[in-house]
Amino acid sequence: MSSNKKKILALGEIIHAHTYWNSLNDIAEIIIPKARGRAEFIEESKSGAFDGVLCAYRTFPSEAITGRIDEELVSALPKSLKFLCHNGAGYDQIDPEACTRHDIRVSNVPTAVDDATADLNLFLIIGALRNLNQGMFQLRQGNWLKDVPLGHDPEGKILGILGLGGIGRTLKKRTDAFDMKVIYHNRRRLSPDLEDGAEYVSFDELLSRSDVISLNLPLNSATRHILSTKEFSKMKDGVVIVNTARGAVMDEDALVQALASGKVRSCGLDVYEEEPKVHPGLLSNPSVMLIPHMGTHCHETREAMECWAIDNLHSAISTGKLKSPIPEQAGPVSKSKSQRSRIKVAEPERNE
Ligand SMILES: O=CC(=O)O
Repeated sequence: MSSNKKKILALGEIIHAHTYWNSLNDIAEIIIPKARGRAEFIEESKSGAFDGVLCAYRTFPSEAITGRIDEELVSALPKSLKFLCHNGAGYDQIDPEACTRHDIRVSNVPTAVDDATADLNLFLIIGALRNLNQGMFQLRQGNWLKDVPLGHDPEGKILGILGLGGIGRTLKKRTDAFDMKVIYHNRRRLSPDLEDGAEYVSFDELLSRSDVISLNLPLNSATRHILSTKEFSKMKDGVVIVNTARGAVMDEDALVQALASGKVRSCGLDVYEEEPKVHPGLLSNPSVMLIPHMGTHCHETREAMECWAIDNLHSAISTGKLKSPIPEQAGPVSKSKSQRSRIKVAEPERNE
């Protein structure tokens, strides 16, 4: 007997929010692909195995099966697919323009990631300023404080936040407790209530005035390598850089050189250009605090993220609209290729 239930393609697992996920069974049939790699996935889709799916849920690790959600992949998916609900704030594994061309609406998970990521961001700022990596490393080698230089206090330092979105603003609240002076740059200035006392500056001014630069902007074609050799040369000598956004917003080779020259004194990184590979020049540098992409690596946050993505599935099925469409598709969406020129700094994550 044929069912009237909608179909959801599950690209990746639910790990925490099982009860909420199971609530989808009342309204939808869940299809789980058998493929273990991209070629198999495309073949499976072309065989008709996913025909009729209205929505897809996806996780970061599902990239190991599907690869990037790009024109080739989207073209192989059934035309019935109208909604792609990504579980994560950053959606650089998805080509929004390809999805728009194929009339697929994409959602991400803003807000739910803000606290956990800002907490880790703050830890990296303090760790990089205070040379905690050297101290911890030497202690485990049995060398109490050997070659551990004195650090610097955060109090009174200028923190430049590149991308004052949800995570950036949450970070600002935390650093206010450390009496840091916050300046920021976004493509457009925020309203005073969102600025919350942060000073809006140009991109170049942020580079030249900051003692600590925090990268909190999404990765896209406009922000890839937004910090490279030229930008490092405009910074203060001994600047500290922290990145919890995406590795590729910074040119890692240029960063390694800037660390070697002392232009960058230390840095705190949660993200890398070619995860899980880490640049050898970073691995070998004791001034660098390295974390393996743990911004949202917490039970509560991961569950909240899954629930948010499931909210998007529910909303798509019951109302035909997503709760948190990605900014590129938030307004009326034109299917023609975007003509937007390359801009200095893209919009940070939304913070609705
Ligand atoms: O990196 C984590 C996310 O984008 O949610």
